[in-house]
Amino acid sequence: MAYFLGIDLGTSAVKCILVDSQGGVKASHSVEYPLLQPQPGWAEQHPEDWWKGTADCIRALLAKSSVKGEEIAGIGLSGQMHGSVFLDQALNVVRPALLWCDQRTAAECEWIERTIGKEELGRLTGNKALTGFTAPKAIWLRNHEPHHYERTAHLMLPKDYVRLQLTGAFGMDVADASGTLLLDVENRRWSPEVARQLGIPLGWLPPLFESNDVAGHLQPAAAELTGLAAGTPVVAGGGDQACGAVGVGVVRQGIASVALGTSGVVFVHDDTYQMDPECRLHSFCHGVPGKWHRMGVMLAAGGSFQWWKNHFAFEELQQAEAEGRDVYEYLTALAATAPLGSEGLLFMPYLTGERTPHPDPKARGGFIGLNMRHSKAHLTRAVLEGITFGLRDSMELIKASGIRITELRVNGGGARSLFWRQMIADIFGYPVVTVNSTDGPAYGAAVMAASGVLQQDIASLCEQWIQVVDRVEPNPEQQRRYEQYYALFRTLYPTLQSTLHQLTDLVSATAE
Ligand SMILES: Nc1ncnc2c1ncn2[C@@H]1O[C@H](COP(=O)(O)OP(=O)(O)O)[C@@H](O)[C@H]1O
Ligand SMILES: O=C(CO)[C@@H](O)[C@H](O)COP(=O)(O)O
Repeated sequence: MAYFLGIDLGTSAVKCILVDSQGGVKASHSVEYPLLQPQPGWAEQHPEDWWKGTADCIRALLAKSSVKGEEIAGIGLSGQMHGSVFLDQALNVVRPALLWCDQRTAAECEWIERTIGKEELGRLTGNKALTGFTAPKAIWLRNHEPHHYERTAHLMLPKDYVRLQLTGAFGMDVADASGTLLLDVENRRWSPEVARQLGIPLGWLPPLFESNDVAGHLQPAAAELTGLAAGTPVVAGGGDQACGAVGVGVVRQGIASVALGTSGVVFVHDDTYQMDPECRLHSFCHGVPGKWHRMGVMLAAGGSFQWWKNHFAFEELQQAEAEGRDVYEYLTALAATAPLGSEGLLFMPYLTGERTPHPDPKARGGFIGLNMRHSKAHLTRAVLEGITFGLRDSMELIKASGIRITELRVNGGGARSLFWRQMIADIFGYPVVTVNSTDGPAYGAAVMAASGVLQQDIASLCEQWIQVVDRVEPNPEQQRRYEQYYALFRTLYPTLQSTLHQLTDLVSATAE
C-alpha cells in the first residue's frame, strides 16, 4: 500500500499524518515545542526545534503505524504562515524566527506604507502592510539587529526551513509566499519592485512553486533521522490556511471555510484574482494551482478560548483530568447553560491585537455589560459569542465583495464542538458542515503530495476523498436574536479604540 505523509508545522506543535491512496487516515502523531515571548507582544520560535520536533514526530508515526519508510510515496508540508527564518550563507539560523502573531513591527509597517504608498503597495502585492507579515520583520531586523541583518543570506518561511532540512533544496509555494508582502500575488511571482523599494535583497528569496509541484527529494541524512526512504518526493505544500481549506475541500467558488484554531480565519476560494480595494481582506494565491483566495484573520480566536481555559477553568480542568476527557467539552457544556446573548454580556476577542477587520496591534480585549447575575457560565458563553461575532466581521467584508456563499465548512480544534458550530450557523446565517477529514492542514498537505506524485488535480482528489458528514442549519429565531447583539458588538471597537490604545501605551511605558 502507498501512503502520503502530511506534515503540519503548527504554532504549538507539529502534526504528522499518514493518508492511504483512497484518502483514509491510517495514523497521526504530534510533538510539541516551546513558544518564546521575550517581551510583551513578541512571539518567537527556534527553527531547530521545528526540525527536531518534525523528525521525532515522523519516526514515532512510522513506529506506531508499522508503515515502512519505503511505503511513503510522497510528502507534503503545511505550516504556520508569515514567520521569518533568517539563515546565513552556511545555512546556520541567525536568530530565532519572528512568528505570525508577533506584534513588534508597527513602526516598520508604517514606514513600508509611507515608502511605497498604500495604494501602490496594494496594486503591487494585493495586500497592506500588517505586523504579522514577513517583510516588516526583515526591516525590523535591519533597524534593531543590524549585525544579524548583515549576516543574513536567506529568508524563508517556517515549513520551508523544514523542507530544506528534508531535501537540501530551497523553495517556497506561492500560497505561503503571499503572506510575505514581497509577492506579486496576481502574477504569482516575486515583486522585484517591492523588494527594491524596501531594500530587501531578491537573492534572499527562494525559488517559487505551486503547492503540488515536487520541490525536492529526501536527502540521505534526513532519511536516517526520520526513518523515511532517501529519494522520496517532497512537494512544496502551502501555508496552513491554504492547506486547511484544501483539507476540507474549499477548492471551488461558493464554499467558504471557518478555521477555529489559535487564530480564526474566514476563507473563500476565488477562480480569478480578486483584490479587496481597501485591502481589509488578505488576497492570496490558493494552494490550488492557478487559483486565489481571500481571507479575514482574527489573531486570537481559539486563542481567546484557550486563555479563558488556562486562567479560569480550574474545576473543569480537574474534572476533565480525573475523567480523562477534553476540558473544552466541559467548558462548552457550561456555556450552553447560559442564555443566548449571555444576558447582555459582550466579549471583545482582541487579546493579542487584531488583524481583520481592525488591523491594530494595540487593540485589546474586554467584557462589556457585566452585572451581578453573571456567572462563569455567562462569561464562558460570552467568550465564544465574541469570537464568533468577530469572525462574522470578516464574513461581512467577504459578502460585501459580492461573493455568493452556499455553505461554510469548519475546521480546527473549535470545530469539534456542536454547540459552537450551531452558534456559527446562527450568527453567520449559513449552514455549517463538517467533513470526514478532521486533520485540516495536515490532510491538505497530504492531498497536495498525492496530487503531485499521482499527477491528479487537487480539486478532483478532494472530490474523491472528502465527504460531508454533518450539517447544522441556522435556527431563524436564534439568528434574529443574535442579530441584535451583533449590531451592538460592532459598536464596541470604534467606541473603545482610543481607551484601548492609551491602556496599551500605559503598560508599555510602565514596562520601560
Ligand atoms: N472540544 C472543543 N470544543 C471547543 N473548542 C475547542 C475544542 N478543542 C479545542 N478547541 C479550541 O481549538 C483550539 C486549538 O485548535 P487547533 O486547530 O488545534 O490549534 P492550532 O492553531 O494550534 O493548530 C483551542 O485553543 C480551543 O480554543
Ligand atoms: O497568520 C495566520 C494566517 O494569516 C495564521 O493562520 C497562522 O498561519 C497560524 O495560525 P494557527 O494555525 O496557529 O491558528
